[in-house]
Amino acid sequence: MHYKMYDEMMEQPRSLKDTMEMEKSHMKEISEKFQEFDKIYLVGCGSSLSTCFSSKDAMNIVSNRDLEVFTGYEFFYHKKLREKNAGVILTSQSGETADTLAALRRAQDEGMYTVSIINESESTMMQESDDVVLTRCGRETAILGTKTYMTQLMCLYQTLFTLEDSSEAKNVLKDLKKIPNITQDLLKNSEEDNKTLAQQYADYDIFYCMGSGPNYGLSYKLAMTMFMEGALKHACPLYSGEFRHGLIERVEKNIPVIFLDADYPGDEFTRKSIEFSRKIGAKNIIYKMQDYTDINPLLAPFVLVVPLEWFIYYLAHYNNEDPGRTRHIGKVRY
Ligand SMILES: O=P(O)(O)OC[C@H]1O[C@](O)(CO)[C@@H](O)[C@@H]1O
Repeated sequence: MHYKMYDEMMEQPRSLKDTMEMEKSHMKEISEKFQEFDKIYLVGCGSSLSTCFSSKDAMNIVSNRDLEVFTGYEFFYHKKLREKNAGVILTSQSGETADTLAALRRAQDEGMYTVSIINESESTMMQESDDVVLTRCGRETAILGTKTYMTQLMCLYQTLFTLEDSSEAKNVLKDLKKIPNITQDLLKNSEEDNKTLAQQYADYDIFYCMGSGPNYGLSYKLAMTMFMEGALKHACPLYSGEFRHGLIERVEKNIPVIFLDADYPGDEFTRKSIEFSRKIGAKNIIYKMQDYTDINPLLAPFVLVVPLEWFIYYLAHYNNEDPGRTRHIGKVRY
């Protein structure tokens, strides 16, 4: 058993290093340009939307900047976009997703400056954006997104945190440089445990995924692309604080709930939910960033995604599915 996703996961450290090496000074120029905007829109779909959520929620912890996240068509149909003094960063690994392309064209119609973070140099978004950060991942076939997810997230963090002149932001950028090596270690060290875990959960059909701050974006990716597209399981993402406004009524004995924890202020609610679910007999699966590394907690999505990739990879495998294949997704197929 060896699926293409395996090779693509292994290419994550190299993709991160190559992209940083080739795009770092370009991203600095983009940050300088974005200093002139007092509103920044982040737009993407699926996995590429999740990187926007994580970056915005991480920035919200250290900055007062006005950032807003949209999925492609919500941006496209939004009546009241603030076009004056606004810049748009669009994320798309393919550079062809119809929704994101529509958002790009709408932004340009409104006279907004557009930068796309994409992985395909021949794509339409490459040609039509005002500027492009090209992630150097090589082609990605696994539909749920591994190396393009991480690399795109790195580019967003690098560009956005460079906007801030604070020690907190500098600390994030300093630790961001450690991510390629940490990823390398995690690929080695987190496989076995998550393989075993996946075997235990192979027959479960629904997974709730929750996190606070930047981990919400990862819980979104986990549910929407990793579980639903990769492992073909039902899943639902939520902010930890939302647990007691809905899931609290559905969590019951033997229901699997995945908690992402990085010790953020909002993880107060992650912990309360863990305790509640434990008492009720739910199957708590806890991924805590500090169990893996002690870098800046705002980088938790980079760290926690690797063990989760293994979990999903083997979950699909134990259900006789290829975690990288797609059934219905209507974007450019490779
Ligand atoms: O990043 P792209 O190429 O715009 O693709 C968006 C797509 O990403 C995915 O999350 C995973 O490929 C799909 O849900 C969605 O169609």
